[in-house]
Amino acid sequence: MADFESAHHAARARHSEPEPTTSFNPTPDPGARYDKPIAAAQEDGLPIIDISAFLDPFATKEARSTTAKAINAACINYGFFYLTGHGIPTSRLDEIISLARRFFALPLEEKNKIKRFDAGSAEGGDGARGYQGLGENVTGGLQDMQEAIDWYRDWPENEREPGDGGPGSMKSLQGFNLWPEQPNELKSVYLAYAERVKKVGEALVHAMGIALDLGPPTDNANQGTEDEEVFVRNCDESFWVMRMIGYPPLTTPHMPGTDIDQFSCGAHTDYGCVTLLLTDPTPGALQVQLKDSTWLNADPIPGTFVVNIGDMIERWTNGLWKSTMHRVIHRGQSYRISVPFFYEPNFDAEVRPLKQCVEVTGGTPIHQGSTYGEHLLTKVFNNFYYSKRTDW
Ligand SMILES: N=C(N)NCCCC[C@H](N)C(=O)O
Ligand SMILES: O=C(O)CCC(=O)C(=O)O
Ligand SMILES: [Fe+2]
Repeated sequence: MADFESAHHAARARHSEPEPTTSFNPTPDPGARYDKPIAAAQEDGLPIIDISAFLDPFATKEARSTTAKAINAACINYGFFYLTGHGIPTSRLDEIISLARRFFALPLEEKNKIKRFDAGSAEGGDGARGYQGLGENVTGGLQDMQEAIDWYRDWPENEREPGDGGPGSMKSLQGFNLWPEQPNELKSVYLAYAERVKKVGEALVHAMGIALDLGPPTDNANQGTEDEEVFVRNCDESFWVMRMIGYPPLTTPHMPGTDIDQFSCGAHTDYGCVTLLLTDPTPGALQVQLKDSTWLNADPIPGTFVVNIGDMIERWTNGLWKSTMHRVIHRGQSYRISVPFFYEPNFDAEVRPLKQCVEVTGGTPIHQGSTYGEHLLTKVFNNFYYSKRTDW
């Protein structure tokens, strides 16, 4: 592929054409809306939610109901909140960040030993898993100034489709995870971490079902209605993603009113249920778009996760809860690390608006429904810069 700078400019030129939009999950339009004032999360009050009542089997109904109400308000107003009470020790979180930092500091040659390859390529990649160098990730047609590794839930070998597939085909994502040799403890620490965070994700979607007041499982009599365990059921084989990201300082950071338009991660929504984001202490990098379209800095609070909901929760709730647009502009001088864990539905989960949510949002479904896997494949295919693509 072309080096980062020239590839970046090619992507930018293409961007002068308007982006296609749909009513559901519109493609972000960099260039518009970005010149609004930016507030700080703490002043504006991104809520802080304690999830411990849903991790403690002996918690009272009242304690859970208080948490559920707070989640409902946060999801209606922001689609974003800070999460405490998750039970993962701060020392464990710090270790996750420092192992990532050590990996990204390695020579490129070492990092490329676990490189991501396109599905159907001669190298036999699955188009998704592995190391992605600077300029390889694309958001809204622009290259993101970041490097990363993605790991996904295992795809059992005996369930892989035969043949070569190709980018966007069902063969995509059906590969195996690639783990770096160095730091040598990274794999075991990250796998143990994934198990812990997954349980927090499970507790969160359980709480969300209760927050929507869908009723207990025995009430599931009328056609099309669902009960409070709908998310738990559809995530019991969660096709989760763990992503480790390194952000060098931007050389020409996005500047409203000029054509300088470099992002660490362009504006996007996440794809599934809930993202549990762990970052280093760098402030002023992650920004969340508010309902009035202004941007809010969601600076890290030590020991907490920044949580946001994804497209599948928006679809299930018929837009009552929004998968909120967010972006990263890292103007500081440090090398920033973040490790999002995406707790998602099962790959084959059928996701369509819940009848109860359609009713409270005016009666019209925002989407006819599809599987989470179909949504994910479309997203992943559009996330990478393909040097051989000629259609852009
Ligand atoms: N699974 C998730 N959310 N991964 C991170 C998404 C980063 C934005 C992506 N390039 C996009 O354009 O969607
Ligand atoms: O690095 C961050 O703060 C956010 C990254 C993000 O939004 C993503 O990878 O989906
Ligand atoms: Fe995101």
